[in-house]
Amino acid sequence: MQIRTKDDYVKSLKEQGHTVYYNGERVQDITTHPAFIPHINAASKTYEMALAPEFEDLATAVSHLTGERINRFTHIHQTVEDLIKKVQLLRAIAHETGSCFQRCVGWDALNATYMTTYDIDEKFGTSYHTRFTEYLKMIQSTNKMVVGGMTDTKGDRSKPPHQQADPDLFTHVVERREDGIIISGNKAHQTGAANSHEILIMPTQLMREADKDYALCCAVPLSSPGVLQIFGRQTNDERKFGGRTDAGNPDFGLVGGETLIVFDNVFVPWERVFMCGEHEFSGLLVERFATLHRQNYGGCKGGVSDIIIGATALAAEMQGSAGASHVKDKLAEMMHLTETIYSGSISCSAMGRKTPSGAFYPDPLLANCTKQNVTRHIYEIARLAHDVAGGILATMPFENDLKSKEIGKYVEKYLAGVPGVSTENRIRILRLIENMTGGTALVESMHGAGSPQTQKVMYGRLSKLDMKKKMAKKLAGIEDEPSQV
Ligand SMILES: Cc1cc2nc3c(=O)[nH]c(=O)nc-3n(C[C@H](O)[C@H](O)[C@H](O)COP(=O)(O)OP(=O)(O)OC[C@H]3O[C@@H](n4cnc5c(N)ncnc54)[C@H](O)[C@@H]3O)c2cc1C
Repeated sequence: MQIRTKDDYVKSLKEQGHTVYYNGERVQDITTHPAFIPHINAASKTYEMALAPEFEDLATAVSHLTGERINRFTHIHQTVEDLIKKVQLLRAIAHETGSCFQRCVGWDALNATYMTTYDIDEKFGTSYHTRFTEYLKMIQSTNKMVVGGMTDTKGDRSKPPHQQADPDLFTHVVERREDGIIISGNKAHQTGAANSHEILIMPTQLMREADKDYALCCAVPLSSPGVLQIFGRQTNDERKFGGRTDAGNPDFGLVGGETLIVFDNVFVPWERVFMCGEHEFSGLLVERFATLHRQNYGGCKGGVSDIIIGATALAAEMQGSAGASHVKDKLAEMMHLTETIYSGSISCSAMGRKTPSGAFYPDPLLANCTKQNVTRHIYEIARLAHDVAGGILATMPFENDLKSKEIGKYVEKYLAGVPGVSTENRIRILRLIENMTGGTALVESMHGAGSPQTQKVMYGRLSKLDMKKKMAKKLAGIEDEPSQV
């Protein structure tokens, strides 16, 4: 069955019966549980916008495999224009949700695996690419939501997988059988996983010969026996169970509703295995996934920042500070930072190139630079929003205080801003800012798609330091003297 509408999507989640725990208890139906509804709503936008005529060009594409029109979140980029549309689409959906809509991670995993299975087959004569293409056709025709499963919990970070005290701290092959493999381990911080259908597992880092059981790429239905998920605690999770004001962004929540996924001796048939021991390609798969994912961040975070800017401007208007020149300047700075990250995403897309598989790939140096900027600029945007909004962001009373028969009148009276603006509306805007600039939301900008240091490592590899030294020597009139370093 093809998932087209939000109703189709919700029904598919109800029916699949996967194992998800929230706050120590198994959730029977995530589609009716308040902790999950905002994340389901946000992911639903990726289905709904594909059906909206005004978004058809951005939210859908023509499959290069079947010629059918498909949801763009299942498409393999065929041109530079596709790469640019990806970024534009992410910003457009972020305008609707103000939070993570989760589907880009799986999309990046599909593209990275497509490119890399082609290269593995070229070198080793394997048939991973043919297998993967069949899997991709199934995903494109059913429009299922795929989790991009890269990050393992990793235990002791100073040790490779085979030296860990517990072998399951990284996901690995436990047994090879005639009909498939058995895997165990985990994937951490998995965006949208509770409300997805499939996970595409990739190695978390470059693997060496001794870790070849960890050089694993395969697809697993999340309802498979042995797969369970534990939902992560968020900064405002209890507010999802109350009224609408305290939650800040009640319909769409914040970040992607991440889970820890446990694989306890899970069977994967060979047709769903796309790398199994070819450790020479693990680094390339990680690098490609990371580049494709880092490409996104000026798109989605650009869109989310647009809302933070709008909310900050409204907060200033509601409390009478909007005319102050420093407030105007701070808003202009927030706009500058937002367009800076967006232009990074557009530029790495515009400089994209075709890989041997035929799929297009963004410029890796520029994509890394974009994500590095996001780790800084989103914090600065949040800092400026906090500055303009005031200390009330941290000390506002509960929604129930405003509604209280005894004390509501005091909250109404003392939290009032300029005449003509309701106190409740002022609180709502302030709560939206708090929600979008607080703990969980900020950490995603720092670590999602890789911690800042991983981008710096890529600069060392991609930014041609030798060429820069040569240019400097030439201008300084230094003859070809052997380098001292
Ligand atoms: C909201 C959110 C959503 C996410 N979604 C997904 C997802 O959908 N799919 C997915 O696969 N991943 C996802 N991630 C994971 C993300 O990619 C990781 O958080 C990131 O790669 C960092 O890994 P880590 O969290 O294990 O931190 P760590 O790797 O522990 O990093 C913490 C610090 O330790 C440093 N460090 C780590 N190892 C070493 C070492 N060996 N030597 C020196 N320094 C070291 C790092 O540079 C960093 O400064 C998500 C993360 C977040 C926060």
